[in-house]
Amino acid sequence: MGPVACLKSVVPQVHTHRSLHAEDISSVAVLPGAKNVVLPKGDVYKSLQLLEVSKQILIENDRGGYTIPAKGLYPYQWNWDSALVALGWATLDEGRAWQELEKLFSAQWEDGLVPHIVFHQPSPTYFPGPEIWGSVEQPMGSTGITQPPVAAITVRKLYETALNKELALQKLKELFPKLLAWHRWFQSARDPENTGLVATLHPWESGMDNSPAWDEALYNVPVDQIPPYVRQDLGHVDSAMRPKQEEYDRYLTLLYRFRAVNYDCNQLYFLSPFRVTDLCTNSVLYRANLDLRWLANELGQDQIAEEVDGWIEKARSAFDSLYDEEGGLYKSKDQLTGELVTAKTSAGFLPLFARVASASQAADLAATLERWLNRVKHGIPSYDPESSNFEPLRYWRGPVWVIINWMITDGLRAYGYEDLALRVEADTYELLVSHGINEYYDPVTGAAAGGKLFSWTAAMCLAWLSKGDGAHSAAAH
Ligand SMILES: O=C(O)[C@@H](CO)O[C@H]1O[C@H](CO)[C@@H](O)[C@H](O)[C@@H]1O
Repeated sequence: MGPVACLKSVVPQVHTHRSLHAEDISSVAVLPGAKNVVLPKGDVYKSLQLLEVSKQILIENDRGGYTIPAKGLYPYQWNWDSALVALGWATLDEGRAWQELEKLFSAQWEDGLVPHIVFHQPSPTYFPGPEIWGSVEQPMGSTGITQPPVAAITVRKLYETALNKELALQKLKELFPKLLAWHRWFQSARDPENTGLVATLHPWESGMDNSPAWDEALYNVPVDQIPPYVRQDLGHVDSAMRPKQEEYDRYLTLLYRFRAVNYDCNQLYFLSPFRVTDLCTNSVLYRANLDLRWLANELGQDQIAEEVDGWIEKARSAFDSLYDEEGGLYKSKDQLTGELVTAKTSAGFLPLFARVASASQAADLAATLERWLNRVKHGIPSYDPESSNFEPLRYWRGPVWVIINWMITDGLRAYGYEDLALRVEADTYELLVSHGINEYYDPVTGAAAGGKLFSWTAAMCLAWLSKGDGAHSAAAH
Protein backbone atom coordinates (compact mmCIF):
# COMPACT_ATOMS: atom_id res chain seq x y z
CA MET A 1 0.00 0.00 0.00
CA GLY A 2 1.48 3.38 -1.01
CA PRO A 3 1.56 6.27 1.45
CA VAL A 4 -1.48 7.98 -0.08
CA ALA A 5 -3.65 4.89 0.04
CA CYS A 6 -2.46 4.22 3.56
CA LEU A 7 -3.44 7.74 4.70
CA LYS A 8 -6.83 7.43 3.07
CA SER A 9 -7.55 4.30 4.99
CA VAL A 10 -6.87 5.82 8.39
CA VAL A 11 -8.34 9.28 7.93
CA PRO A 12 -12.14 9.22 8.26
CA GLN A 13 -13.80 10.71 5.19
CA VAL A 14 -16.58 13.23 5.56
CA HIS A 15 -19.14 13.41 2.80
CA THR A 16 -19.29 17.04 1.89
CA HIS A 17 -18.85 18.46 -1.56
CA ARG A 18 -15.19 19.01 -0.82
CA SER A 19 -14.27 15.76 0.91
CA LEU A 20 -10.62 14.89 0.80
CA HIS A 21 -9.54 12.83 -2.18
CA ALA A 22 -6.20 11.25 -2.89
CA GLU A 23 -5.15 14.20 -5.01
CA ASP A 24 -5.99 16.56 -2.17
CA ILE A 25 -3.50 14.96 0.10
CA SER A 26 -0.52 16.62 -1.47
CA SER A 27 -2.43 19.88 -1.66
CA VAL A 28 -3.17 19.76 2.03
CA ALA A 29 0.45 19.10 2.74
CA VAL A 30 1.98 21.78 0.56
CA LEU A 31 -1.00 24.08 0.12
CA PRO A 32 -0.48 25.28 -3.43
CA GLY A 33 -2.04 28.64 -4.04
CA ALA A 34 -1.94 29.52 -0.36
CA LYS A 35 -0.29 32.78 0.49
CA ASN A 36 1.92 31.02 2.97
CA VAL A 37 2.58 27.47 3.95
CA VAL A 38 1.49 26.72 7.46
CA LEU A 39 1.14 22.98 7.64
CA PRO A 40 4.46 21.20 7.92
CA LYS A 41 5.15 19.14 4.81
CA GLY A 42 6.47 16.15 6.70
CA ASP A 43 3.38 15.83 8.81
CA VAL A 44 0.66 15.03 6.34
CA TYR A 45 -1.18 12.64 8.60
CA LYS A 46 -1.56 15.07 11.47
CA SER A 47 -2.65 17.83 9.10
CA LEU A 48 -5.24 15.65 7.47
CA GLN A 49 -6.47 14.41 10.77
CA LEU A 50 -6.86 17.95 12.02
CA LEU A 51 -8.90 18.93 8.98
CA GLU A 52 -11.11 15.89 9.22
CA VAL A 53 -11.66 16.35 12.93
CA SER A 54 -12.56 19.99 12.28
CA LYS A 55 -15.12 18.99 9.67
CA GLN A 56 -16.57 16.39 12.00
CA ILE A 57 -16.92 18.96 14.77
CA LEU A 58 -18.93 21.31 12.57
CA ILE A 59 -21.09 18.45 11.40
CA GLU A 60 -21.61 17.18 14.95
CA ASN A 61 -22.44 20.64 16.25
CA ASP A 62 -24.81 21.41 13.36
CA ARG A 63 -28.36 21.79 14.63
CA GLY A 64 -29.99 22.24 11.23
CA GLY A 65 -28.89 25.53 9.71
CA TYR A 66 -26.99 26.80 12.73
CA THR A 67 -24.03 25.53 14.70
CA ILE A 68 -23.78 25.41 18.48
CA PRO A 69 -20.35 26.38 19.86
CA ALA A 70 -19.99 23.20 21.93
CA LYS A 71 -22.25 20.44 23.19
CA GLY A 72 -23.59 20.89 26.72
CA LEU A 73 -21.72 24.07 27.59
CA TYR A 74 -23.18 26.24 24.79
CA PRO A 75 -26.31 24.63 23.31
CA TYR A 76 -27.70 27.61 21.35
CA GLN A 77 -26.65 29.82 18.44
CA TRP A 78 -24.14 32.49 19.49
CA ASN A 79 -23.76 35.59 17.36
CA TRP A 80 -20.05 36.05 16.63
CA ASP A 81 -19.40 32.32 16.94
CA SER A 82 -21.77 31.74 14.05
CA ALA A 83 -20.28 34.46 11.89
CA LEU A 84 -16.83 32.88 12.35
CA VAL A 85 -18.10 29.34 12.00
CA ALA A 86 -19.64 30.31 8.63
CA LEU A 87 -16.08 30.85 7.36
CA GLY A 88 -15.36 27.22 8.21
CA TRP A 89 -18.55 25.98 6.58
CA ALA A 90 -17.63 27.88 3.42
CA THR A 91 -14.69 25.52 2.89
CA LEU A 92 -17.08 22.57 2.96
CA ASP A 93 -20.40 23.80 1.62
CA GLU A 94 -21.10 27.39 0.59
CA GLY A 95 -24.87 27.02 0.87
CA ARG A 96 -24.51 25.90 4.46
CA ALA A 97 -22.26 28.88 5.23
CA TRP A 98 -24.90 31.34 4.00
CA GLN A 99 -27.55 29.46 5.96
CA GLU A 100 -25.61 29.99 9.20
CA LEU A 101 -25.92 33.75 8.74
CA GLU A 102 -29.54 33.55 7.62
CA LYS A 103 -30.45 31.70 10.81
CA LEU A 104 -28.69 34.30 12.90
CA PHE A 105 -30.43 37.18 11.16
CA SER A 106 -33.79 35.40 11.43
CA ALA A 107 -33.65 36.51 15.08
CA GLN A 108 -32.94 40.17 14.30
CA TRP A 109 -35.09 42.56 16.31
CA GLU A 110 -37.26 45.23 14.76
CA ASP A 111 -34.92 47.94 16.03
CA GLY A 112 -31.99 46.28 14.20
CA LEU A 113 -30.28 44.48 17.11
CA VAL A 114 -28.88 41.06 16.30
CA PRO A 115 -28.90 39.17 19.60
CA HIS A 116 -25.90 37.62 21.27
CA ILE A 117 -27.66 34.26 21.69
CA VAL A 118 -30.60 32.86 19.72
CA PHE A 119 -32.62 30.20 21.56
CA HIS A 120 -33.83 28.14 18.61
CA GLN A 121 -34.63 25.06 20.71
CA PRO A 122 -35.00 24.60 24.46
CA SER A 123 -32.03 23.22 26.35
CA PRO A 124 -31.65 22.45 30.05
CA THR A 125 -27.83 22.68 29.99
CA TYR A 126 -27.32 26.47 29.86
CA PHE A 127 -28.01 29.28 32.27
CA PRO A 128 -29.36 31.93 31.80
CA GLY A 129 -31.69 30.61 29.10
CA PRO A 130 -34.84 32.03 27.50
CA GLU A 131 -36.89 31.80 30.70
CA ILE A 132 -34.52 34.27 32.38
CA TRP A 133 -34.08 36.64 29.45
CA GLY A 134 -37.82 36.71 28.80
CA SER A 135 -40.72 36.86 31.19
CA VAL A 136 -44.12 35.22 31.40
CA GLU A 137 -45.65 38.19 29.57
CA GLN A 138 -42.85 38.52 27.06
CA PRO A 139 -41.29 35.21 26.17
CA MET A 140 -37.97 35.68 24.36
CA GLY A 141 -36.43 33.78 21.51
CA SER A 142 -33.13 35.48 22.19
CA THR A 143 -31.09 37.52 24.58
CA GLY A 144 -31.57 41.30 24.51
CA ILE A 145 -27.93 42.29 24.05
CA THR A 146 -25.51 41.88 21.15
CA GLN A 147 -21.92 40.75 20.41
CA PRO A 148 -19.01 41.98 18.25
CA PRO A 149 -20.49 42.38 14.73
CA VAL A 150 -18.39 39.98 12.67
CA ALA A 151 -21.15 39.16 10.15
CA ALA A 152 -20.38 41.83 7.50
CA ILE A 153 -16.75 40.69 7.46
CA THR A 154 -17.93 37.14 6.82
CA VAL A 155 -20.40 38.19 4.14
CA ARG A 156 -17.67 39.96 2.20
CA LYS A 157 -15.34 36.99 2.52
CA LEU A 158 -18.02 34.50 1.44
CA TYR A 159 -19.02 36.73 -1.46
CA GLU A 160 -15.49 37.38 -2.69
CA THR A 161 -14.37 33.76 -2.52
CA ALA A 162 -17.63 32.15 -3.68
CA LEU A 163 -17.51 29.45 -6.32
CA ASN A 164 -21.26 29.82 -6.73
CA LYS A 165 -21.37 33.50 -7.72
CA GLU A 166 -25.07 33.52 -8.45
CA LEU A 167 -25.95 32.20 -5.02
CA ALA A 168 -23.51 34.61 -3.42
CA LEU A 169 -25.07 37.64 -5.11
CA GLN A 170 -28.56 36.53 -4.15
CA LYS A 171 -27.55 35.99 -0.52
CA LEU A 172 -25.65 39.27 -0.42
CA LYS A 173 -28.75 41.12 -1.64
CA GLU A 174 -30.89 39.45 1.01
CA LEU A 175 -28.46 39.98 3.88
CA PHE A 176 -27.26 43.48 3.05
CA PRO A 177 -30.30 45.41 4.41
CA LYS A 178 -30.14 43.35 7.61
CA LEU A 179 -26.46 44.06 8.10
CA LEU A 180 -27.10 47.74 7.47
CA ALA A 181 -29.95 47.80 10.01
CA TRP A 182 -27.68 46.24 12.63
CA HIS A 183 -24.83 48.67 11.96
CA ARG A 184 -27.29 51.59 12.11
CA TRP A 185 -28.52 50.21 15.44
CA PHE A 186 -24.94 50.37 16.74
CA GLN A 187 -24.79 54.05 15.80
CA SER A 188 -28.13 55.04 17.31
CA ALA A 189 -28.47 52.69 20.29
CA ARG A 190 -24.83 52.49 21.32
CA ASP A 191 -23.49 55.90 20.35
CA PRO A 192 -26.43 58.26 20.91
CA GLU A 193 -24.00 61.01 21.94
CA ASN A 194 -22.19 60.77 18.62
CA THR A 195 -18.70 60.13 19.97
CA GLY A 196 -17.61 57.94 17.05
CA LEU A 197 -17.17 54.84 19.24
CA VAL A 198 -19.92 52.52 20.43
CA ALA A 199 -20.69 51.50 24.00
CA THR A 200 -20.84 47.97 25.35
CA LEU A 201 -23.34 47.56 28.16
CA HIS A 202 -22.67 44.04 29.41
CA PRO A 203 -19.44 42.02 29.63
CA TRP A 204 -21.20 39.30 27.61
CA GLU A 205 -21.57 41.80 24.76
CA SER A 206 -17.81 42.16 24.52
CA GLY A 207 -17.31 38.44 23.85
CA MET A 208 -14.37 38.60 26.27
CA ASP A 209 -16.67 38.15 29.21
CA ASN A 210 -14.51 38.28 32.26
CA SER A 211 -11.54 40.05 30.80
CA PRO A 212 -9.56 41.98 33.44
CA ALA A 213 -10.42 45.02 31.31
CA TRP A 214 -13.89 44.96 32.95
CA ASP A 215 -12.82 44.48 36.56
CA GLU A 216 -13.04 48.10 37.64
CA ALA A 217 -16.22 48.90 35.71
CA LEU A 218 -17.93 45.67 36.74
CA TYR A 219 -17.12 45.99 40.42
CA ASN A 220 -18.71 49.46 40.32
CA VAL A 221 -22.02 47.76 39.50
CA PRO A 222 -24.01 47.31 42.74
CA VAL A 223 -25.46 43.82 43.14
CA ASP A 224 -29.27 43.95 43.26
CA GLN A 225 -31.62 41.58 45.07
CA ILE A 226 -31.81 39.05 42.27
CA PRO A 227 -33.68 35.74 42.30
CA PRO A 228 -31.56 32.80 43.47
CA TYR A 229 -29.98 30.91 40.57
CA VAL A 230 -27.91 27.86 39.77
CA ARG A 231 -25.04 28.21 37.32
CA GLN A 232 -24.80 25.50 34.68
CA ASP A 233 -21.34 26.37 33.38
CA LEU A 234 -19.67 24.92 36.47
CA GLY A 235 -21.21 21.54 35.69
CA HIS A 236 -19.29 21.50 32.38
CA VAL A 237 -16.02 23.24 33.16
CA ASP A 238 -13.80 23.51 36.26
CA SER A 239 -14.65 26.60 38.32
CA ALA A 240 -10.98 27.65 38.21
CA MET A 241 -11.48 28.35 34.49
CA ARG A 242 -14.73 30.30 34.78
CA PRO A 243 -15.88 33.70 36.07
CA LYS A 244 -16.24 34.07 39.84
CA GLN A 245 -19.57 34.20 41.66
CA GLU A 246 -19.33 37.93 42.42
CA GLU A 247 -18.92 38.53 38.68
CA TYR A 248 -21.88 36.31 37.80
CA ASP A 249 -24.06 38.19 40.33
CA ARG A 250 -23.28 41.39 38.47
CA TYR A 251 -23.90 39.81 35.04
CA LEU A 252 -27.32 38.80 36.34
CA THR A 253 -27.98 42.18 37.96
CA LEU A 254 -27.41 43.85 34.60
CA LEU A 255 -29.63 41.33 32.84
CA TYR A 256 -32.54 41.93 35.24
CA ARG A 257 -32.15 45.71 34.99
CA PHE A 258 -32.23 45.52 31.19
CA ARG A 259 -35.18 43.15 31.26
CA ALA A 260 -37.10 45.53 33.55
CA VAL A 261 -37.25 48.05 30.66
CA ASN A 262 -37.84 45.29 28.12
CA TYR A 263 -34.38 45.89 26.60
CA ASP A 264 -35.52 49.24 25.21
CA CYS A 265 -32.47 50.36 23.26
CA ASN A 266 -33.32 54.03 23.79
CA GLN A 267 -33.04 53.63 27.54
CA LEU A 268 -30.30 51.07 28.09
CA TYR A 269 -27.36 53.30 27.19
CA PHE A 270 -28.44 55.85 29.77
CA LEU A 271 -29.45 53.53 32.58
CA SER A 272 -26.81 50.82 32.48
CA PRO A 273 -24.42 50.95 35.46
CA PHE A 274 -21.83 49.26 33.22
CA ARG A 275 -20.83 51.17 30.07
CA VAL A 276 -17.48 50.74 28.41
CA THR A 277 -15.81 51.46 25.08
CA ASP A 278 -14.71 47.94 24.25
CA LEU A 279 -11.76 47.62 21.88
CA CYS A 280 -12.90 44.28 20.54
CA THR A 281 -16.39 45.48 19.61
CA ASN A 282 -15.13 48.76 18.18
CA SER A 283 -12.31 47.14 16.19
CA VAL A 284 -14.61 44.48 14.78
CA LEU A 285 -17.23 47.13 14.00
CA TYR A 286 -14.68 49.36 12.29
CA ARG A 287 -13.48 46.52 10.10
CA ALA A 288 -17.06 45.39 9.48
CA ASN A 289 -17.92 48.94 8.38
CA LEU A 290 -15.03 48.88 5.88
CA ASP A 291 -16.48 45.68 4.52
CA LEU A 292 -20.05 46.97 4.60
CA ARG A 293 -18.94 50.01 2.59
CA TRP A 294 -17.24 47.69 0.11
CA LEU A 295 -20.42 45.63 -0.19
CA ALA A 296 -22.51 48.79 -0.65
CA ASN A 297 -20.23 49.83 -3.51
CA GLU A 298 -20.49 46.37 -5.00
CA LEU A 299 -24.29 46.70 -4.98
CA GLY A 300 -24.16 50.22 -6.41
CA GLN A 301 -25.63 51.69 -3.19
CA ASP A 302 -23.65 54.93 -3.24
CA GLN A 303 -25.68 56.79 -0.67
CA ILE A 304 -25.34 53.99 1.82
CA ALA A 305 -21.61 53.77 1.14
CA GLU A 306 -21.41 57.47 2.01
CA GLU A 307 -23.37 56.97 5.21
CA VAL A 308 -21.03 54.16 6.29
CA ASP A 309 -18.06 56.32 5.33
CA GLY A 310 -19.27 58.92 7.81
CA TRP A 311 -19.20 56.35 10.63
CA ILE A 312 -15.72 55.22 9.60
CA GLU A 313 -14.37 58.76 9.54
CA LYS A 314 -15.76 59.58 12.97
CA ALA A 315 -14.47 56.35 14.49
CA ARG A 316 -10.99 56.79 13.00
CA SER A 317 -10.18 59.93 14.94
CA ALA A 318 -11.94 58.69 18.09
CA PHE A 319 -9.76 55.56 18.15
CA ASP A 320 -6.70 57.64 18.98
CA SER A 321 -8.22 58.42 22.39
CA LEU A 322 -7.83 54.70 23.20
CA TYR A 323 -4.15 54.54 22.37
CA ASP A 324 -1.81 54.17 25.33
CA GLU A 325 1.52 55.31 24.00
CA GLU A 326 3.45 54.37 27.10
CA GLY A 327 1.90 50.90 27.24
CA GLY A 328 2.52 50.34 23.52
CA LEU A 329 -1.03 49.20 22.83
CA TYR A 330 -4.68 50.28 22.79
CA LYS A 331 -6.92 50.08 25.84
CA SER A 332 -10.64 49.96 26.45
CA LYS A 333 -12.29 52.79 28.35
CA ASP A 334 -14.80 52.98 31.19
CA GLN A 335 -17.32 55.49 29.82
CA LEU A 336 -18.80 56.15 33.26
CA THR A 337 -15.51 57.27 34.80
CA GLY A 338 -13.97 58.51 31.55
CA GLU A 339 -10.75 56.57 32.32
CA LEU A 340 -8.85 54.15 30.14
CA VAL A 341 -8.83 50.76 31.87
CA THR A 342 -5.52 49.67 33.38
CA ALA A 343 -5.52 46.10 31.98
CA LYS A 344 -3.53 45.33 28.85
CA THR A 345 -5.39 42.62 26.96
CA SER A 346 -5.18 40.95 23.56
CA ALA A 347 -8.02 43.23 22.42
CA GLY A 348 -5.37 45.96 22.46
CA PHE A 349 -3.93 44.51 19.24
CA LEU A 350 -7.26 44.34 17.40
CA PRO A 351 -6.99 47.84 15.88
CA LEU A 352 -4.59 46.07 13.50
CA PHE A 353 -7.46 43.85 12.38
CA ALA A 354 -9.54 47.00 12.01
CA ARG A 355 -6.80 48.74 9.95
CA VAL A 356 -7.31 51.80 12.12
CA ALA A 357 -3.81 51.95 13.66
CA SER A 358 -1.23 54.26 12.09
CA ALA A 359 2.06 52.80 10.83
CA SER A 360 3.89 53.92 13.96
CA GLN A 361 1.17 52.59 16.27
CA ALA A 362 1.34 49.30 14.37
CA ALA A 363 5.09 49.17 14.95
CA ASP A 364 4.54 49.66 18.70
CA LEU A 365 1.86 46.98 18.74
CA ALA A 366 4.13 44.53 16.92
CA ALA A 367 6.92 45.20 19.43
CA THR A 368 4.56 44.74 22.39
CA LEU A 369 3.20 41.54 20.90
CA GLU A 370 6.68 40.17 20.37
CA ARG A 371 7.47 40.84 24.01
CA TRP A 372 4.31 39.00 25.09
CA LEU A 373 5.12 36.05 22.83
CA ASN A 374 8.60 35.77 24.29
CA ARG A 375 7.07 35.40 27.77
CA VAL A 376 4.86 32.39 26.97
CA LYS A 377 5.20 29.07 25.20
CA HIS A 378 2.09 29.58 23.06
CA GLY A 379 0.68 32.89 21.90
CA ILE A 380 -1.37 34.94 21.98
CA PRO A 381 -2.29 35.23 25.66
CA SER A 382 -5.54 37.12 26.21
CA TYR A 383 -3.96 39.12 29.04
CA ASP A 384 -0.53 40.65 29.53
CA PRO A 385 1.67 37.76 30.73
CA GLU A 386 3.83 40.28 32.60
CA SER A 387 0.88 41.24 34.74
CA SER A 388 0.81 40.06 38.38
CA ASN A 389 -2.77 38.72 38.12
CA PHE A 390 -2.24 36.89 34.82
CA GLU A 391 -4.19 33.59 35.05
CA PRO A 392 -3.26 31.21 32.23
CA LEU A 393 -6.35 29.04 32.68
CA ARG A 394 -9.14 31.40 33.65
CA TYR A 395 -11.57 32.57 31.05
CA TRP A 396 -10.27 35.57 29.07
CA ARG A 397 -7.76 36.36 31.83
CA GLY A 398 -4.78 34.71 30.16
CA PRO A 399 -5.72 31.79 27.86
CA VAL A 400 -5.20 31.73 24.09
CA TRP A 401 -8.23 31.99 21.78
CA VAL A 402 -7.65 30.84 18.20
CA ILE A 403 -10.20 33.29 16.77
CA ILE A 404 -8.29 36.21 18.28
CA ASN A 405 -5.04 34.79 16.88
CA TRP A 406 -6.66 34.80 13.45
CA MET A 407 -7.78 38.42 13.75
CA ILE A 408 -4.43 39.66 15.01
CA THR A 409 -2.52 37.67 12.41
CA ASP A 410 -4.71 39.10 9.68
CA GLY A 411 -3.91 42.58 10.98
CA LEU A 412 -0.17 41.94 11.31
CA ARG A 413 -0.03 40.80 7.73
CA ALA A 414 -1.96 43.83 6.50
CA TYR A 415 0.65 46.08 8.13
CA GLY A 416 3.56 44.12 6.69
CA TYR A 417 4.56 42.10 9.79
CA GLU A 418 4.68 38.86 7.87
CA ASP A 419 7.27 37.12 10.08
CA LEU A 420 5.31 37.81 13.22
CA ALA A 421 2.11 36.65 11.50
CA LEU A 422 3.81 33.41 10.47
CA ARG A 423 5.10 32.91 13.99
CA VAL A 424 1.58 33.18 15.45
CA GLU A 425 0.17 30.94 12.72
CA ALA A 426 2.76 28.22 13.21
CA ASP A 427 2.29 28.42 16.96
CA THR A 428 -1.48 28.15 16.67
CA TYR A 429 -1.19 25.19 14.34
CA GLU A 430 1.14 23.46 16.80
CA LEU A 431 -1.34 24.05 19.62
CA LEU A 432 -4.16 22.43 17.68
CA VAL A 433 -2.12 19.47 16.46
CA SER A 434 -0.78 18.72 19.92
CA HIS A 435 -3.76 19.58 22.07
CA GLY A 436 -6.90 19.20 19.95
CA ILE A 437 -9.73 21.51 18.96
CA ASN A 438 -10.84 23.18 22.18
CA GLU A 439 -12.37 26.43 23.35
CA TYR A 440 -9.06 27.88 24.55
CA TYR A 441 -5.53 26.96 25.61
CA ASP A 442 -3.11 27.60 28.44
CA PRO A 443 -0.38 29.84 26.97
CA VAL A 444 2.21 28.52 29.41
CA THR A 445 1.75 24.77 28.90
CA GLY A 446 -0.43 24.60 25.78
CA ALA A 447 -3.00 22.49 27.66
CA ALA A 448 -6.47 22.56 26.14
CA ALA A 449 -9.18 24.04 28.35
CA GLY A 450 -12.84 25.03 28.44
CA GLY A 451 -15.34 23.37 26.10
CA LYS A 452 -14.20 20.47 23.95
CA LEU A 453 -14.70 19.93 20.19
CA PHE A 454 -15.30 23.63 19.79
CA SER A 455 -16.89 25.00 16.63
CA TRP A 456 -15.11 28.29 16.06
CA THR A 457 -11.71 26.73 16.71
CA ALA A 458 -12.56 24.02 14.16
CA ALA A 459 -13.73 26.70 11.71
CA MET A 460 -10.47 28.61 12.07
CA CYS A 461 -8.58 25.42 11.33
CA LEU A 462 -10.54 24.95 8.10
CA ALA A 463 -10.71 28.58 7.00
CA TRP A 464 -7.37 29.90 8.17
CA LEU A 465 -4.70 27.42 9.20
CA SER A 466 -5.25 25.03 6.33
CA LYS A 467 -5.43 27.83 3.80
CA GLY A 468 -2.90 30.40 4.92
CA ASP A 469 -5.74 32.86 4.65
CA GLY A 470 -4.12 36.17 5.35
CA ALA A 471 -5.51 39.63 5.05
CA HIS A 472 -8.06 40.13 2.36
CA SER A 473 -8.38 43.40 0.64
CA ALA A 474 -10.39 45.44 3.14
CA ALA A 475 -9.61 49.05 2.35
CA ALA A 476 -6.44 50.16 4.02
CA HIS A 477 -6.51 52.75 6.78
O1 LIG B 1 -19.44 32.30 28.98
C1 LIG B 1 -20.53 32.26 28.44
O2 LIG B 1 -21.49 31.68 28.95
C2 LIG B 1 -20.76 32.93 27.11
C3 LIG B 1 -21.81 34.01 27.31
O3 LIG B 1 -22.10 34.62 26.10
O4 LIG B 1 -19.59 33.56 26.55
C4 LIG B 1 -18.47 32.84 26.07
O5 LIG B 1 -18.82 31.82 25.16
C5 LIG B 1 -19.46 32.25 23.96
C6 LIG B 1 -19.73 31.01 23.11
O6 LIG B 1 -18.54 30.51 22.55
C7 LIG B 1 -18.60 33.26 23.22
O7 LIG B 1 -19.33 33.82 22.15
C8 LIG B 1 -18.15 34.39 24.14
O8 LIG B 1 -17.25 35.20 23.45
C9 LIG B 1 -17.52 33.85 25.41
O9 LIG B 1 -16.28 33.28 25.15
